[in-house]
Parts: sequence; structure tokens; C-alpha cells
Amino acid sequence: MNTDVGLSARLDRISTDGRYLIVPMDHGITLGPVTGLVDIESTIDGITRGGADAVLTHKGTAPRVHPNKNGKGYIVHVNGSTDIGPDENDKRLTGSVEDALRVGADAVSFHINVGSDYEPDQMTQLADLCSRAADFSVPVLAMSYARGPGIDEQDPEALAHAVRLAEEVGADVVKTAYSGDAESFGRVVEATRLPVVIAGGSRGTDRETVEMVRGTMDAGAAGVSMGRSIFQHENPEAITRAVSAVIHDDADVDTALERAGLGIEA
Ligand SMILES: CC(=O)[C@@H](O)[C@H](O)C[C@H](N)C(=O)O
Ligand SMILES: O=CC(=O)COP(=O)(O)O
Repeated sequence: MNTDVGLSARLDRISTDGRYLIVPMDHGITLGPVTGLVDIESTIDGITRGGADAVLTHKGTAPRVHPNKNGKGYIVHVNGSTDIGPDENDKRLTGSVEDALRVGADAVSFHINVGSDYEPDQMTQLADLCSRAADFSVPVLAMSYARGPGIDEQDPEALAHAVRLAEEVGADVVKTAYSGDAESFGRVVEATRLPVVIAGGSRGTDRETVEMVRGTMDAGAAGVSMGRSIFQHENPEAITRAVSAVIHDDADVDTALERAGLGIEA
């Protein structure tokens, strides 16, 4: 049992009954002001009305988050890189636990590319972040990807290694890529006692998005930290509603799409 009341209270602010529907919008550093992030205010309003438990941004956008998040949770991401810089895998620190607390966050998150040239530095930084966050009972979401030369980013064994690393250094929740099917992702989930959530990757059809979420939950995962599939949707509130139906109400794919008013043929 978790006896850290502060940690439990903050985890409850970014989840519902242990299930997580987080929408990360840290891509403004990675990709720039892409669709859905220019008017981030209305995107955040829509996805939090649609059932997101928490949104995630870098600290600088905090003033645009709070007035629009409808009382939901807030996570501050503390490292980044751009897709036009020398190496996107080389994420550098952009903030601290103290920065996150100053701007009203309930949790912090950090991206590590396990298998990249930058893994040693990122692992040390993540371990230090976990120690500092523990001083304040602040949860750490580790975005632990298998990325680097010669690495298959969806290989279940590599993903299992990545999620286990996150537990070993002290994270509270771990996000990784989906391996593509529920059976293989079950092996990733079994590799750690942490709640596991998936990234969505680049946007697919509505059905592909919801099927991925269904497979993730069938594998025993705790939810999603899904960005582009949600915030680049023409109706972020509707797609969030569909994803929420699977995560929070255990809906099947057709029911989730219908309940959200999205075509089941999509
Ligand atoms: C844009 C991507 O490929 C994403 O998977 C990012 O790497 C996710 C990440 N947190 C980021 O935006 O840096
Ligand atoms: O921070 C980024 C993520 O957590 C994943 O974003 P995606 O757009 O769903 O891959």
C-alpha cells in the first residue's frame, strides 16, 4: 500500500480510479506550433470536457492551461528537443520539480530514449528527478521509449526493458510506445509494477486510435498519454470521449465510437 498521502493525492488528480487519460501537448518544442497547439486554449477546453484526466505541457504554457482545463490534472514536462535540431533523441532539461510546482503542476514528466547515445545522461537525470520529486511527494511520469541506432521502437522486449528501467530509477507511472497488439503488449505490462500508459504516435483513423486503446487496456495497461491522435483531431472533444469510453467505462470499439458521435466505419 502506498503510504505517501501527498503522492496518492496528486496521482488521484491525474487519473480516475487508477486509470489514466493524459493528453500530452509538449510537442510545441518538438514539432512547433502544429495543428491543435496554436489555439491550445480551446484544445484543452475540449479534451478536458471530453473526459481527459490530465493535460501535459512545458512550464511556459502553464498560464494558457489553468484557465481552460476545467479542474482536471496538470503535468509539467521537463525535457525536450526539436525535430529540426542536430538530434531529436538528445532531449535536454527544460525545467525542474520546483519549476513545475511553481506553475501549479500536480506531477512532472521526463522523456528518456533507452538505447540511444543519450541514454546514460538521461537515465541519471531521470533518477535525480525522481529523488527530487520524492522530496515533495510529486509523481513522476517517465516517458520511456526504446529509441536509438538499430532499435525496433515497437519490439516488446525493448519496450519491456524501457518500462522496467523507469521503475528501477523510481518513477511512478511509465509511458511507452504500443507494440501493436494486446498479446505482445501484455509482456510489456508484466515487466513492471508501475501503471503503464501508451503514447499514440502520429494520428491514424478514429477506429485505429480506439482499437489501439482497446488493445492497450486488454493487455492490462492503465491507460494512455496520447497526444497527436487527440489534439490534431478536428474534434478533440469527441475523440477524447471515445478514448475515455474505453479507458473509464471499458467500452468496446464500436460502442466507444458511437457514444462519441464518430462514425463506426471510420
Ligand atoms: C513527436 C514524437 O515522435 C513523439 O513521440 C515525441 O517524441 C514525444 C515527446 N514527448 C516529444 O514531443 O518530445
Ligand atoms: O509527449 C508525448 C507523448 O506522450 C506522446 O505523444 P503522441 O503524439 O501520442 O505520440
